[in-house]
Amino acid sequence: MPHHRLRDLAAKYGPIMHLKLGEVSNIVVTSPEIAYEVMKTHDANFANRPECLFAKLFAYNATDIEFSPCGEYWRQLRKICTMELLSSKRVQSFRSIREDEMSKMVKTICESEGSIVNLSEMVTLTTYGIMGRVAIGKRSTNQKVLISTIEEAILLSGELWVTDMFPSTRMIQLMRNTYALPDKSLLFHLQEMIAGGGETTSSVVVWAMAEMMKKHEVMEQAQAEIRKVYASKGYVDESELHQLTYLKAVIKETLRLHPPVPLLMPRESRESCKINEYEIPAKSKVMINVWAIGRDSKYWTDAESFKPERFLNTSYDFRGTDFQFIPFGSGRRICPGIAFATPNMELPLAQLLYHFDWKLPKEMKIEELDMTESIGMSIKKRDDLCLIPIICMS
Ligand code: HEM
Repeated sequence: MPHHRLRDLAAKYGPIMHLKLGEVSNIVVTSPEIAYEVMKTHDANFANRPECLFAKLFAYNATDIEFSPCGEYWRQLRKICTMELLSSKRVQSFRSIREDEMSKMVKTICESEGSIVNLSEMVTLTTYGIMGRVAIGKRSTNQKVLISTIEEAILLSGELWVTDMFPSTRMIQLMRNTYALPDKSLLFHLQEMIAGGGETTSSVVVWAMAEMMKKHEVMEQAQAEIRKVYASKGYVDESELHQLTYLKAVIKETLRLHPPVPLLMPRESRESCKINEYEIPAKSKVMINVWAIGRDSKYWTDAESFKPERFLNTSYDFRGTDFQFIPFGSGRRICPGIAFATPNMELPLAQLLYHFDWKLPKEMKIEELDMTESIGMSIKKRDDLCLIPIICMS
């Protein structure tokens, strides 16, 4: 887990470190103050993404929005994304798709009442169902194959690629050229939207449920709020989500402890600059350990505990201005999918908590509920969350 080891190193060497991996200088940031310097004060300078072989192979020669360098081409893509594909109006237009997929999920869970349900699989299939219908107009007919392919790619994205650490090696240059792919970037944009949106949001839903299983009083409070808000309607839809203040705090707390992209996506400096009295050379790769910042007791009371109420009377938000809490990044490369992600996290949680009470499988104790993370550029709970649903009659 690079973000765990980097936190240990930061505890010894400080919140800004220089780590040389092969030929490449990496700057590792582990404090909100220095994250602010990188993504606010020097935002333009650090808006590039470093070249990497993964992006060449999986992102059609880095022609996608996530990996493309910060130039005119990226600006165009970003504009299409923020003004067209992921705008609030567009996200709103997908409401019936989300509600439809979620009620199918609730129906399937109802059919398994009293027996063990693989909630991780259920939530992931539903989220990908939404992403598929939004991106290509229908659910993939081979949903499970699609998901396992994306999961394999995400696993690879978290690996240290020797080729990226020794970019000058001739053999590697040759390999890169061999792999230069034709422009299929449109295909990749769709794939990117399905993978980026599917993995991250379903990961948050599963972590939130796992944390609430460990802290039942939190689950009960969230259920009480949802059941009260939807009492007169008798079912959950998106129209009242804005009233679910406590559920929103649960989601924020989950993003603080389990940010799906723990080191953000790497940035690269265009020119040399000074940060915290240190000279940062041009073309340094920068990693920002938001996972460690979110668990730092210097900024959070009782930092390792799951306490959604810490977000109730604060104005802390994840839109990139509070640097203690930046699970979506910040600055010009901030995630453009926040508006899209929000109902995709709120609606399934509201559904799962409104319709069901949840129990651990009989022989399992709370302490045995494993919270180990998977490996990759984006991370999720490694072991599937398997629980028993009990239909709530009230
Ligand atoms: C909980 C959900 C999500 C989280 C935590 C998340 C997190 C992130 C992070 C940390 C970055 C890099 C930001 C930076 O470098 O400062 C990013 C970039 C991006 N995300 Fe998300 N994301 C989520 C959901 C989504 C969704 C639903 C979509 C689209 C449907 C999406 C599309 C993108 C794109 C296109 C980029 C690249 C932006 C660029 O490089 O200009 N994300 N995301």
